[in-house]
Amino acid sequence: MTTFDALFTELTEKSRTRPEGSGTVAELDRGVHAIGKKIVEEAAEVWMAAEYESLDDCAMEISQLLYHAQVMMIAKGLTLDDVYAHL
Ligand SMILES: N=c1c2ncn([C@@H]3O[C@H](COP(=O)(O)OP(=O)(O)OP(=O)(O)O)[C@@H](O)[C@H]3O)c2ncn1[C@@H]1O[C@H](COP(=O)(O)O)[C@@H](O)[C@H]1O
Repeated sequence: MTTFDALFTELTEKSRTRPEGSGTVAELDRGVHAIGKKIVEEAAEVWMAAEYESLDDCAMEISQLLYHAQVMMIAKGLTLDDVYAHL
């Protein structure tokens, strides 16, 4: 199982090493505007899953929202501590 912190470490490393075939690298290359659209899309999917789908589907959509939020953090050069400072 991957934790939030472990995923952030993995994505940060991908952004540094840019391995071929990485969806994260491709998303980072599409830029903040495209990443923002994915966040909005995934947020809507979380809402719909919470209202109309199974708990497991809802959990999956939330995991995707967290993933895209992390990609945005990396695109903006934000660290986990930058975000945790506001929790
Ligand atoms: N946890 C995730 C993750 N969650 C969501 N996604 C992306 O978000 C998309 C889900 O969006 P949708 O439901 O809209 O599906 P889709 O319409 O098929 O996606 P798109 O065509 O819009 O890309 C997936 O296709 C993935 O591109 C993720 N992509 C990668 N990870 C993890 O990130 C790590 C690095 O991945 P790579 O950079 O691809 O190596 C690995 O541990 C992966 O498991």
